[in-house]
Amino acid sequence: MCGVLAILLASQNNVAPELAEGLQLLQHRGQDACGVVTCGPKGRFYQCKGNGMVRDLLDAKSLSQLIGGMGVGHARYPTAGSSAQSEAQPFYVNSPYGIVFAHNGNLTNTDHLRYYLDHYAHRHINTSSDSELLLNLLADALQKTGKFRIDGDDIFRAVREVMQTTSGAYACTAMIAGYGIFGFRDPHGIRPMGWARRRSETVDGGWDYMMASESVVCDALGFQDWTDVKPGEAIIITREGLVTRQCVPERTIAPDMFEFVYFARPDSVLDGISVYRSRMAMGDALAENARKKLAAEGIKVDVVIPVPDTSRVAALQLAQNLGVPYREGFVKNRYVGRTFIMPGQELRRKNVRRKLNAMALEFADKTVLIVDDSIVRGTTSKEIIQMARDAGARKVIMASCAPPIRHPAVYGIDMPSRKELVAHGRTEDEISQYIGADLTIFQTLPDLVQSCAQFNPDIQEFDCSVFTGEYVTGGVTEEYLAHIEGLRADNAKQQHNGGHMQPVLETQPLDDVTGGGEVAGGGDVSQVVGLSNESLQEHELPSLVVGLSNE
Ligand SMILES: O=P(O)(O)OC[C@H]1O[C@H](OP(=O)(O)OP(=O)(O)O)[C@H](O)[C@@H]1O
Ligand SMILES: NC(=O)CC[C@H](N)C(=O)O
Ligand SMILES: [Mg+2]
Repeated sequence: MCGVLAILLASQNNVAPELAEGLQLLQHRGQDACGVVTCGPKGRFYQCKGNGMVRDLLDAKSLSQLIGGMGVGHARYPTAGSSAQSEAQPFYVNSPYGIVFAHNGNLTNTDHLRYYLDHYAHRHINTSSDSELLLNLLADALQKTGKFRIDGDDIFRAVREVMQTTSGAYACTAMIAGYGIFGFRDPHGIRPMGWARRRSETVDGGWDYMMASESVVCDALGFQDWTDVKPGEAIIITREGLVTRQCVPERTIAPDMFEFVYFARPDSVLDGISVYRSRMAMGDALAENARKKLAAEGIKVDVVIPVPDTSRVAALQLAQNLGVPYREGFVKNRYVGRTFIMPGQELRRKNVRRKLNAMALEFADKTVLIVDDSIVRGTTSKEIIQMARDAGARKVIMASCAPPIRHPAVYGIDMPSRKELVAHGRTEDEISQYIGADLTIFQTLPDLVQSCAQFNPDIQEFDCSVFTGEYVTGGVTEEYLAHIEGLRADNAKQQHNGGHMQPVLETQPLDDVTGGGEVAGGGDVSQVVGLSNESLQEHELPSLVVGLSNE
């Protein structure tokens, strides 16, 4: 669940510091790697990327070397390929025109795409990242224009071709040397993205534009008029302004429910739904369920305790509804990041202990109701329930704002293995037993959906595949699930990452200057070649089309 970002300033001032600031605000979406690429005078790209957190990698010295008024940024949580430095984003291809690319999401037909790029497009793919495939498909589609200079129509057509050939989830930002930035979102809108603008401080009447995974970036950097990119829509931003186009017919919008449950920041608004309000509603709905279950079991709760950070909003609401005191019984070490998105079970387990400390005075001799947003592998709940007992709790009741997660995620959350999911093949009582609780109370799926849907009547469907096993894009077969399980289960990843194989071309983390010396994409309107009448048919890949019509 990476974070993507792109900014184009009306002026030629360096945009890198703002990109780094924006990425800090998206850090919760990916802690493994990050990067920024800017485009300076003469269409030259400047990049700084690699493994690590934004504040460590993008320091003042690195930022001072990233020149130019437009750029793309990325914060990575790997869901395909490995955690290798070479898979840090944004990615770059020099041909055609010089393209830089950042992707949030996960593709589900990568084998087909890899085959096509190898056998038909003759493009060398240097990593096992699905995002590198996506970039090369885009580059291939642009290459087919055969033009010296491209224009907006060419980009829209290329994006359309990409949408017709890929399956899965993607929200992407990109940049073409000397031309501008652009972005697009998959036809179901599974991953979030929007754009915003602000008046330029230095160019009279000019606008600065940005695109980002979450609206929180827009608030913090002083941008306004946040607008969600529609499913299947692309937007292009140049110094001439912003244009949008629906590239393929909009499918039913089905944003990923897990964004609201866990991933997104509460102060973001995704597809018109305040994440904060949706989490409050989750707490309200869970309170009703909890009231009934506790009454049925004859349990009187003394205190409600959240698992910091994400569950706080819902837990407070739940406590108020139950009329039970809310107490911060677990203190979080602010220097430890999110544990769920850390690679490897041992690391995750150790970090729960490093991150959370139980205060005995809130647990001793009490019946505690601990609230978390979700129970996925059960790593957090197992540890904190033990901590609560060690701190003297008489009874420990666990409550989850999400229903049991029994199915693998394929659209950008790294939980591809059923075996790793605590709820897979277990009843609610068995889950409770496994995590060591006296009772575990789950949200129902209808209540969860209603907690979000009530805030935007236009969205009635969410991607709830991890709860239901129904995948909105289709094409996610048993065979595919077994395949990704083999590739990405914790033990398999250790093997892939453990070899420390270096790719042929390793990217430089700092001060890496790439790109040509000339303005490649556009800028000079007189160089824009007129639209050709070639039909999309010529670009069609019959064996790869995944179900979108060519209209
Ligand atoms: O059952 P598990 O596999 O442990 O996963 C679920 C837990 O992981 C997440 O916390 P995380 O520490 O990542 O982030 P947070 O600080 O935002 O709550 C989530 O909020 C749950 O607490
Ligand atoms: N979490 C994401 O969005 C990951 C993007 C891409 N699949 C990668 O692994 O780099
Ligand atoms: Mg948590």
